[in-house]
Amino acid sequence: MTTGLQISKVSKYYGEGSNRLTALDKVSIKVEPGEFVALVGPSGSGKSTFLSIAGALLQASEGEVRLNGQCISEFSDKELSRIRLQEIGFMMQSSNLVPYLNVLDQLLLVKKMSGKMKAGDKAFAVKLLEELGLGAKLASFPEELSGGEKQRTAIARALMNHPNVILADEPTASLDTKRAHEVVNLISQQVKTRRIAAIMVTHDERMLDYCDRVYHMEDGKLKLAEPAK
Ligand SMILES: Nc1ncnc2c1ncn2[C@@H]1O[C@H](COP(=O)(O)OP(=O)(O)OP(=O)(O)O)[C@@H](O)[C@H]1O
Repeated sequence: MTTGLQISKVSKYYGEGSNRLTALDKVSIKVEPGEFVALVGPSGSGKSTFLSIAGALLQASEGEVRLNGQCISEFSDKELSRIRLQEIGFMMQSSNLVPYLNVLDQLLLVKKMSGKMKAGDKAFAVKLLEELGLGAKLASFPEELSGGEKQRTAIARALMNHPNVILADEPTASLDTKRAHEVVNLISQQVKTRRIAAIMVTHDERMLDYCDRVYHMEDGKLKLAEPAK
């Protein structure tokens, strides 16, 4: 069985006829469990469209997306929402925490949304938060956290459902250099220990050292970037 994330010849068109815009042009990529891949490219090159398709938020116009062996390209909306909840961890530019929930409850909410809570869920959430250096912040609310702590809470939340895939859209955008390194280092460690396939969109060149491969997106085409000499 194919595991991780496999995208084959995916194209995405917006609009129709003479207004048709090719946002993605036959994009192929394979990310194995435990691999951390970076995606860079200019504004408007198709990065967000790509992440949305990889994350089952948007359907491709052509091509195939396989996630942990399942071909999700032809799934119904209901099946796609199950895949999003059970298989994928999202991390966004801002941490998108719920303002009125404390740190621990941010993680438990994920479980509540995907069905019912099971024995052990709370202990797992506490363990994750402790691993990410937030053991003393379980009862804190987002407004009481620093930018780095908010992003680390978002990482823990993305790991709560044991995802097979992590998709991170500029997770360091709101952080200073030191915090940015901490956060990406943590994502990288988690990807390796938990054997998750991860893709991170970033504008930040300094974060590329943490990644196994760097891809460049331009005009909807994806290319493997040359390794730095
Ligand atoms: N819903 C949409 N309808 C029509 N065109 C769209 C839509 N979403 C994106 N586009 C167009 O598709 C192209 C790719 O956009 P996309 O947002 O994927 O780029 P990006 O690389 O993520 O850009 P940025 O770095 O600025 O976020 C752009 O030309 C954009 O204008």
